[in-house]
Amino acid sequence: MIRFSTCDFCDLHKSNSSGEFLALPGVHRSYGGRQRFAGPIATVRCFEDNSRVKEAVESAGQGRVLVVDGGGSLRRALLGGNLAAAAANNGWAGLLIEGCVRDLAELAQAQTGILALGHCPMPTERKDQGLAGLPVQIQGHWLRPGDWLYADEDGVVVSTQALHLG
Ligand SMILES: O=C([O-])CC(=O)C(=O)O
Repeated sequence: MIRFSTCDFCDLHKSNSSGEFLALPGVHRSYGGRQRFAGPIATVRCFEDNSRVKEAVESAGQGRVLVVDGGGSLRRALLGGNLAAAAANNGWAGLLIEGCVRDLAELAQAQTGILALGHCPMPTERKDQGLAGLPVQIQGHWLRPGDWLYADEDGVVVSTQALHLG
């Protein structure tokens, strides 16, 4: 169990306008078996094609959080039950998807964090499109590979440095 509070982090950093600490607006819904997760960020940029997401979750997560800039599309699900199970099995702490997901009952069983804008039963058609490892823009904020993301019931904060837990 990871013990931290995004609200406590924000209390500590509320005067920090350096751009090194930010809170995302709470527009993402939690679909995964874990509401609370944290780790260094890995990134994917794609649009209605989850080829790069599949590659990522089928590789070793090493406690990282996969942030997927799906362009906000709610027409095609970038993650479903199989990919969520792969993410959990491969050691991904969680995913934050600027896009949508499907197989909600299976996602709720997956022992990983899953935040997404919404859900839709329609899968993507994989055409090997999308990019990994680049900065991504989520809700108007740039998130970069190696930044740290912390998610709990109150929301999501991102910091260029690891934050102290407790
Ligand atoms: O494979 C996909 O595109 C998404 C999905 O349904 C799964 O992960 O089970």
